[in-house]
Amino acid sequence: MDWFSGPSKPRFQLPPGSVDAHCHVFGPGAEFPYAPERKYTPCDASKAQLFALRDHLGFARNVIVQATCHGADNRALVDALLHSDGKARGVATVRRSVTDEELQAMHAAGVRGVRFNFVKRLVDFTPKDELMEIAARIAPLGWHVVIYFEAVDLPELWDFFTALPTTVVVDHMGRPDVKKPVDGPEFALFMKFMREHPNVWSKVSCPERLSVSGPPALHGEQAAYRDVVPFARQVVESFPDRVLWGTDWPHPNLKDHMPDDGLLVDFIPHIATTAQLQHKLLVDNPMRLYWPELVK
Ligand SMILES: O=C(O)c1cc(C(=O)O)oc(=O)c1
Repeated sequence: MDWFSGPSKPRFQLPPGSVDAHCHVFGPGAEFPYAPERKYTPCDASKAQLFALRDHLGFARNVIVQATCHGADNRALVDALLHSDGKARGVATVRRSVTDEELQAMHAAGVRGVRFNFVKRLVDFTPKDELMEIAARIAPLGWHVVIYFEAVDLPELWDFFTALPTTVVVDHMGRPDVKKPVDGPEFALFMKFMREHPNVWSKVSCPERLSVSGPPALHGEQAAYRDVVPFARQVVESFPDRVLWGTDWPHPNLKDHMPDDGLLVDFIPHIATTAQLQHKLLVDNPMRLYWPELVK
């Protein structure tokens, strides 16, 4: 599906300096070809379109995350960072064959993390010793590791995740099954993961992916994805200094509907209910992680 064109202006006023801490660029394919090993071919979504969305929604900065359709070819990501006027930082995907010079060049462009993906529909398996080797190499750069996995796989991945030597950022709350109770054992394990490991952060993003009963962020809906709210709210309120939020634009692999990104922004005050929580989620936390040199 193509992303939603002509998103509404959010009613929720983002605090000045807000960061969209999870979004992607796709191609354009003619300039930056998609990876041969990809599991899906997206619509093109260029850096110029991303920066226009940033300005339209009222964000100051972006964190651009390498999407699996580009594999470990980070050229589209790096190109976007270099053209962002310092307003974007990035999370790359690398193989163990990456050289120190390549890591340094990515650092200079604004990369601050690597992404390890465990979602089977998106990537082929990478051995954990290879990932641990990569983590050990990026740690001295001050980078962190972003992990993407499904809630049912957390028990099996626990030992690997808790051995990572860096800050660890979980994509989309570890994809909870929101049909299950928020106080049930599956989400309790995720909460325990964060509680017992102060180096673990979470993106409280992607309600449009996690929601089963909606309603979708379309047609002016101001209370979208109500079934996701208790999960995200619990994470924000329990770990206010370790949460991030992002649009996930241009929303790869959605099958049901494409959200209006303006209405997705209007979802934020349902999960971060005070001005203080909103400021931490949207400004303080992402700045500390991605632009520490600007934080006094
Ligand atoms: O759930 C997904 O399909 C998805 C895919 C990707 C990617 O392909 O990188 O990134 C995301 O954040 C989410």
